[in-house]
Amino acid sequence: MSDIRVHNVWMEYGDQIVLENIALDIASGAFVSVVGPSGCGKSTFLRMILGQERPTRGTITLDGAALPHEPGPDRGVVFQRYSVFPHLNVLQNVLIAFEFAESPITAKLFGTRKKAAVEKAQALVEAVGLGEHAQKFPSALSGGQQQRLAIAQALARKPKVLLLDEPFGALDPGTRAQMHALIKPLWRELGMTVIMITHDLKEAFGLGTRLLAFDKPRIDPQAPERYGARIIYDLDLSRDGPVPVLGFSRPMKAREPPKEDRRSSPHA
Ligand SMILES: Nc1ncnc2c1ncn2[C@@H]1O[C@H](COP(=O)(O)OP(=O)(O)OP(=O)(O)O)[C@@H](O)[C@H]1O
Repeated sequence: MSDIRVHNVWMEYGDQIVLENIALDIASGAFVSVVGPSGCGKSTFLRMILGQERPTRGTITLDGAALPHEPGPDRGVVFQRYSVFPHLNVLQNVLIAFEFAESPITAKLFGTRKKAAVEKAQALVEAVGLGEHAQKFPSALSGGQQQRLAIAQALARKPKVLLLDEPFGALDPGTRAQMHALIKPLWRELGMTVIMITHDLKEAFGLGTRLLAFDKPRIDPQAPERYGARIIYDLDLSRDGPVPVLGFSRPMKAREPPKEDRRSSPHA
């Protein structure tokens, strides 16, 4: 179970309101695609779920408990830029994730525990399609292979929630399609909740069971920092399967702001 509840969350950097009054529940096992214009606060939202940032107002809970204000093993993350250890080969990169999970202070295992961790790391390396490349260092991998490795590292800790920040943004269309074919069965098999930021609408609709579109519904040209982004569309993609990107088969429904929210921001 990994229900995420976001209660009236605001994020402000000084006078700049980035996100205003975000309220939503994400059911366990959902695959949520997040889209929106550049700079509207999508990564900020993801960093709050990860625990790297604290909302300035409001609360976020995971399975009913307040989210710890630091990243934890229950939340894995993959960024657009590869974040693997360059001095370790593929197998070692995944093995160290298992070692950190089981021995958080020293990241060292011995004897049968080490043997079991190596076997699990090998299986995960195979599962993401890197079996033939297990002894290679990241510098000898293609972009798609490095992202497969980053995904394997994130999965090693069996996160309840996998956060993906434009994970396939730097990949060519063919490799991107291969990554889609990788991530969807992994998500289904592991029963994780996935939240994925993307600028690719086809990817958002094709992978997600739910789509959240962030944008600023109000803009003050004299003070662009006065208003933040909200969720302006919240689409359930789960019932009818993927929706064609061109010519929506169902009307898109804009979110109504909650009643208590129909007021000016405190900076107005
Ligand atoms: N640590 C920070 N300090 C101050 N401002 C920040 C900080 N992090 C983000 N911002 C600002 O918050 C706003 C939202 O940034 P964010 O990276 O969340 O946007 P985004 O929607 O993910 O953009 P993109 O699609 O281009 O990646 C931007 O105006 C950015 O400058």
